[in-house]
Amino acid sequence: MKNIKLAVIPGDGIGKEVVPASLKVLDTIADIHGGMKFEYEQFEYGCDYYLKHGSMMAPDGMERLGQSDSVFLGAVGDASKVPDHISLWGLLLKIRREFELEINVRPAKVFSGIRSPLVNPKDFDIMVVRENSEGEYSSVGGRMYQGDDEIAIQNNVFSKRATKQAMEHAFRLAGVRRGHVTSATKSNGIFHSMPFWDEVFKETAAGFEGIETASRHIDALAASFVTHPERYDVVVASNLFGDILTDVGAAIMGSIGIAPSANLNLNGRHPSMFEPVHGSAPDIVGRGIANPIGQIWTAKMLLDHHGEEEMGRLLLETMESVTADGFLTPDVGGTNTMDEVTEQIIGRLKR
Ligand SMILES: NC(=O)c1ccc[n+]([C@@H]2O[C@H](COP(=O)([O-])OP(=O)(O)OC[C@H]3O[C@@H](n4cnc5c(N)ncnc54)[C@H](O)[C@@H]3O)[C@@H](O)[C@H]2O)c1
Ligand SMILES: O=C(O)C[C@@H](O)C(=O)O
Ligand SMILES: [K+]
Ligand SMILES: [Mn+2]
Repeated sequence: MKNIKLAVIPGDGIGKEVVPASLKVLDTIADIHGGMKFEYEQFEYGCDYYLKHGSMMAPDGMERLGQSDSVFLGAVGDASKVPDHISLWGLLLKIRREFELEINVRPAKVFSGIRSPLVNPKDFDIMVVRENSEGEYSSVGGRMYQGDDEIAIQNNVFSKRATKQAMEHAFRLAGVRRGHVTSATKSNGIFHSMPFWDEVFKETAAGFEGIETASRHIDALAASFVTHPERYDVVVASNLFGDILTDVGAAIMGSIGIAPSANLNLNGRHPSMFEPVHGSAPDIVGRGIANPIGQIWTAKMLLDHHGEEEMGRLLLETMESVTADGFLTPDVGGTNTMDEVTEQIIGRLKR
């Protein structure tokens, strides 16, 4: 029996709704497989934990999460309780940093039965590789002076190692997809880091024969995701550019509620982490209408990561058959609840 130990962090808001729903789906997958079992350890880390304990996770939190095979996370953040930069840096970004989850892979594709807001979405299928450890998300900087004289300095950090690593990952992915990598740059306006980014991209490309490349400024690229998403195969982007681009990717799919992501550890020293692109959605929390597809598609990426591609494929196909038959939550124009969509997925998996 293959046993996969998952550290489960529902987190805040709708994370506490879509994560339990997804665990039921994972259990169904395990039953169908017959030779695989998921073992869950639940962690109540999040903003409520912060209000009680003064920190987003326990002092031994990282050590305990580190004993799992993968982390399965919902969403972090409730600004009514804890400022967003405190909650994110205390949990989500802390895990990304300390577990060296330096790559964040986020697909965006036409999803059966979910209407894209684009008039003509063609058949786009994009994989964004987001550098996940540095770039614009750096803790280097500070604030000084007060009142009208106050200044804030935020330094971007781009290392050749992490930049190249993200790009190499993108090229490897393109090699098993449609053979094209687009680099998201902004070397017209960002004077130091983006010309550096372009140089590393050229250097990396030289090591991958047969892969076509393009370089686009992030502003034009974001617009082009809306006008011509079918042009892109793999896109590699810095931390912030990748963050924004993947919300655009989610939007053109039809909802941020369906976009998944995999935060990958490449050196084998720590577990990887799987979480949807969306946040805690405080505006719809508690109403039972959160779209579970983002979290369940995230579970598909987790299955792939653990070598269960066949189960992963089955799960994605099943999700798409459910949405194609019109079982949709309100964010994608339907009237179904989260439970109804989840039950459809589980019921069809069992068949
Ligand atoms: N990775 C993460 O954990 C993560 C990601 C983004 C935002 N956040 C945090 O979440 C909080 C809210 O952030 P935000 O409002 O900018 O982004 P959000 O993704 O939570 O919500 C944006 C919009 O999308 C909708 N939405 C999101 N997920 C949905 C789903 N599954 N089904 C249906 N609709 C869904 C919301 O209702 C909202 O209208 C903040 O505290 C923020 O810091 C966390
Ligand atoms: O990385 C972030 O800024 C948090 C969230 O917006 C995300 O996309 O995971
Ligand atoms: K999330
Ligand atoms: Mn984001």
